[in-house]
Amino acid sequence: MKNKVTVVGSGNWGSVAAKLIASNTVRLSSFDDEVRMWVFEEKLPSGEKLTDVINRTNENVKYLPGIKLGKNVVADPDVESAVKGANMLVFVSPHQFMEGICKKLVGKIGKDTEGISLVKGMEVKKEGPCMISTLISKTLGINCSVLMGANIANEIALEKFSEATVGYSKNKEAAEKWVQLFGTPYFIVSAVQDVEGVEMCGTLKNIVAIAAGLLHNIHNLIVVSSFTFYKMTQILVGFVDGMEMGNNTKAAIMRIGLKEMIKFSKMLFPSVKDSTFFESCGVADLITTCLGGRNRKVADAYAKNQGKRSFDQLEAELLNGQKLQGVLTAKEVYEVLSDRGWVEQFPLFSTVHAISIGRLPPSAIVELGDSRSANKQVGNSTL
Ligand SMILES: NC(=O)C1=CN([C@@H]2O[C@H](COP(=O)(O)OP(=O)(O)OC[C@H]3O[C@@H](n4cnc5c(N)ncnc54)[C@H](O)[C@@H]3O)[C@@H](O)[C@H]2O)C=CC1
Ligand SMILES: O=C(CO)COP(=O)(O)O
Repeated sequence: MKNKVTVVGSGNWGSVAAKLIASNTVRLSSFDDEVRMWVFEEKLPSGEKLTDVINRTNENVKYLPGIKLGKNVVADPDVESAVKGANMLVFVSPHQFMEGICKKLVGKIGKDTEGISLVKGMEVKKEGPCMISTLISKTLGINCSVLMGANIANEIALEKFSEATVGYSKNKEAAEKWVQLFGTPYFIVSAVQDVEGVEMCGTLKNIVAIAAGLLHNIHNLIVVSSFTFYKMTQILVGFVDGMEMGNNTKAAIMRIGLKEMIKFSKMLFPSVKDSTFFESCGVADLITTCLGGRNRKVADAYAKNQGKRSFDQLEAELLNGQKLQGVLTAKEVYEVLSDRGWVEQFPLFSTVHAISIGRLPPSAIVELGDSRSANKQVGNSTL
């Protein structure tokens, strides 16, 4: 029997994932050509339903305009009917919606179904943190791998060379099937046996990207203020110096962030491997998201506004329905840190959370070097 794939989600990355998969299911005889894609239905300004437009034009005009998905991608607004008959489920929704989606699918999934999560995020429950792959496997009773990496969706949509990492726990055969389903000459996928490590990387780098975005504008502000105080020649020197300092500082934030990512991952899951941080899901995803992701973009706007417009407002204004993951993840991670008495060991994560809720100004991100001040400001509060 042929493998049948459904993509649960249809945002920016969800649509690109469907395109990648659809290009392979028509090519590989072990897969049914048709790829169903569950769409959270919405009305477009034209009055038409998004699913109707996707099925008529073969394009997700809202979340991935200008890119053909493949004629074998079929949009379905009903999640139960979308997964019917599928034995391979690809979950790719903003993490805050995953619990609701899973609940709708209880009892609708065959026992031998394999899942993979492309979702970067975690849930925090009374019992403690729960990774999204665990939420899926526990709620639906299926094995669930993960796929994470340096994967800005719009670049992969344009078929620019990228890499990704599949993380699996026991089922190597399933991981190989996912590698086959996603891999193309421009999208190179490898598998590692470290599902928690891969998923923690994808989740935590979004917090560091918020820090990097804030920083970007702090340097712009430094450069602009030099303008008012110095003569022309001095401005030029100040500009070059400012840029130089900006790169060093951004690199410092990435380094501090990576250390916190490794430490936090290992404190939660001692089995996480060091080598995972050197895969695409680790340092490469950290770099690309800090340089070009949506978390970085919105944090940049937040710093420019000096915190006068909230992250929620800026997300709505700048992302046209796409969702940020970093702000919510910073809050969720902060809950874990606070619950376990770890706040002072994670000044970057804690400071990003404090800034994102308006308790600290954006400039606090460059005061991380003064760990006493960062700890004092975040450690005593009831954030
Ligand atoms: N976009 C990117 O470049 C990448 C995203 N990711 C991750 O993939 C996951 C999904 O992100 P994207 O596909 O980019 O989504 P997105 O942020 O572009 O789109 C938001 C999606 O959420 C849906 N939605 C809105 N309200 C909803 C509700 N109440 N219930 C269920 N769905 C609702 C929208 O219809 C839309 O499909 C996230 O965890 C993200 O971090 C991972 C790699 C790259
Ligand atoms: O995960 C991503 C790239 O790998 C996308 O990051 P953003 O959500 O910040 O755009």
